[in-house]
Amino acid sequence: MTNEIYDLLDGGRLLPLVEDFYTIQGEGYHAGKPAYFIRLGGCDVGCRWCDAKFTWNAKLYPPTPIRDIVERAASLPAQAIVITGGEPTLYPLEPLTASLKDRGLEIFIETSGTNPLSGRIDWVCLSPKRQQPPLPEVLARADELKVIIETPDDIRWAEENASHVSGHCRLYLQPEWSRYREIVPVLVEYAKANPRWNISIQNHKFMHIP
Ligand SMILES: C[S@@+](CC[C@H](N)C(=O)[O-])C[C@H]1O[C@@H](n2cnc3c(N)ncnc32)[C@H](O)[C@@H]1O
Ligand SMILES: Nc1nc2[nH]cc(C(=O)O)c2c(=O)[nH]1
Ligand code: SF4
Ligand SMILES: [Mg+2]
Repeated sequence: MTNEIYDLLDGGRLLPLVEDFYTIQGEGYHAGKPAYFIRLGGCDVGCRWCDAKFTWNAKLYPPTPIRDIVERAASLPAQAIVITGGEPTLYPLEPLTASLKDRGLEIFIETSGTNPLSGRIDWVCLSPKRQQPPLPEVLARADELKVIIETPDDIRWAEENASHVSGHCRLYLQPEWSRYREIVPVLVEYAKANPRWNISIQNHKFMHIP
């Protein structure tokens, strides 16, 4: 992220918008709920298996006025908004979230927790990554911990994070998409033996929707 792009953001009134679309939340606690997705460009983590690599270079995406995004979202029957990326915590989210709350919308965020949270967020889905661990303050705020499991060893990383979240935080193990077949049986056995963990499947990929 270059300074020029930060300057262009005007305190969060402009954001590098990759795409926005109305779909069904596919993952985690709110899976199955219609939601308007706002996907921001730029990521400070860089996961090998990321299914949104096209977002990484924020410079490819135009600084977009948040009022345009909010107008589009509010013109639809959506009641919930998912702010994702890329890594949406790279940006000041006060203006966007305040404007969405003014329209009575519920706001969820998908984050790896590498930067402090900003703005008015009703539900925090934290998906921690080993190569850049989450901030303690985001672990404490998480409503949902959703750990991506690529190999059985990643379950230890999931447990390590679970030991730092609050008592109300829901716990999910989500198979890395390309390893689905091998990992699902491992997760089923683990969740049956450790029932505070639930399994999250990327439902939208089976439904062939965004
Ligand atoms: C693309 S990320 C964007 C938000 C944020 N950077 C994060 O990682 O939480 C959205 C969600 O997709 C998950 N994800 C990305 N690639 C995946 C894959 N190949 N298989 C399963 N989940 C994946 C991430 O862990 C995260 O929970
Ligand atoms: N339908 C749908 N649900 C999702 N939940 C989290 C997603 C994301 O990429 O952040 C996502 C996504 O890309 N599509
Ligand atoms: S942190 Fe999220 S957006 Fe960034 S590379 Fe990892 S999965 Fe992709
Ligand atoms: Mg996705």
